[in-house]
Amino acid sequence: MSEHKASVLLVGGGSVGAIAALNIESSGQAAVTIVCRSNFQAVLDDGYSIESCDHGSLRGWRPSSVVNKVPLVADGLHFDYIVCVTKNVADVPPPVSDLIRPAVSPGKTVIVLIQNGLNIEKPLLAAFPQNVVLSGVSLIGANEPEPGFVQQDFPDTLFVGAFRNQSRDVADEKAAAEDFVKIYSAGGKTQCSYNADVGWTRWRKLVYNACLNPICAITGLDTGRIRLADGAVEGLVRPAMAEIVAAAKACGHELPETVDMDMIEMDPLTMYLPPSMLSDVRKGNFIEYENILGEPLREGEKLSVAMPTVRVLYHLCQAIQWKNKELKGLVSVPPKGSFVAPVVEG
Ligand SMILES: NC(=O)C1=CN([C@@H]2O[C@H](COP(=O)(O)OP(=O)(O)OC[C@H]3O[C@@H](n4cnc5c(N)ncnc54)[C@H](OP(=O)(O)O)[C@@H]3O)[C@@H](O)[C@H]2O)C=CC1
Ligand SMILES: CC(C)(CO)C(=O)C(=O)O
Repeated sequence: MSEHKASVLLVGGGSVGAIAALNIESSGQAAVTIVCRSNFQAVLDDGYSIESCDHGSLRGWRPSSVVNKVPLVADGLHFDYIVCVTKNVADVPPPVSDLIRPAVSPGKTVIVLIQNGLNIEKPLLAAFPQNVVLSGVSLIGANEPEPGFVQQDFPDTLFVGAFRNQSRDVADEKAAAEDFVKIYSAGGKTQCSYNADVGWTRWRKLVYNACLNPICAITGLDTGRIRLADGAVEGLVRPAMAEIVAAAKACGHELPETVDMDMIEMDPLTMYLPPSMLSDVRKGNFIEYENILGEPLREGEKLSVAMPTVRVLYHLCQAIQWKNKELKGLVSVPPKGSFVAPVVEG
């Protein structure tokens, strides 16, 4: 008799999602249905091509099932886990909660958010108050330069813990997180560990994401070049990082004194890693600036932390997003007026 496999719906088969699906399937303990969008046909026809520092070169790799729509759970269909690995773009519909709603079994499905940013759990806990919602903080340098072609340059390190849901037992939440860690780690190609202090871990990662992501996205420079560029680290990156560290402290999360340099030097300079927000700008995608910059800024300023650099980065990202919204028809501008002075006869 075959062993029971956990059923996993992975929503967002882009770069991090493809590697996550690979880790989960490699366990032999779970079957993944992956939801793809722009790369659906490429992945369906040819599978993923993966060049990975953890997994090596793979051609034509597919998880158990590839679909282009979140399935409706009915007639006995049920997912043990829904792993959300879309970009979490809070100011562009649909919200993640609406996207996954058809597949959520209330009180049963464990929802895992492998996404950057702060307060991303709030809409999920509001929409699914009976479900366990897990945090996945990922350190992985992954990109998808062409549909279905995924490059991973930085080893996948995933920290998983529960976002506190007042209507659930703490022990159940911890057990769900530990079960997911077991599945994700079982293939032996990645580092995935249980993380009790989800808030601390998210703020620590924001020291990178709220600073390097927007600065690289705005300047068009990857994390290697930003370190080489005149004045960028001392004039922009470190002041922004100091503000995030101060906001984290005000929110009760004391980060190590070396956290700024730890984050700046995390990926080797010559990896020339484009943070995910820079990749999005290059592809003309929307950026996750509300969860990555807006939320830490609002939390910090609410507690009277001065965050002038982060505020400027936030508004520059807001303008970049607006430009993209106009290009994609989400906002419209009044027609151009006529400013030519009328010809006066005689
Ligand atoms: N890349 C990295 O190295 C890291 C990324 N992260 C975080 O991980 C998360 C995922 O990032 P990443 O993998 O880089 O992102 P990608 O853009 O590579 O992948 C996201 C995928 O989700 C799909 N998607 C988005 N919205 C929907 C939707 N409504 N329905 C179906 N599919 C959808 C996208 O499709 P489409 O192509 O059509 O847009 C795309 O395939 C983000 O929160 C990011 O910040 C964290 C650590 C590192
Ligand atoms: C830190 C990094 C670069 C990858 O781990 C990331 O989180 C991102 O690209 O958004």
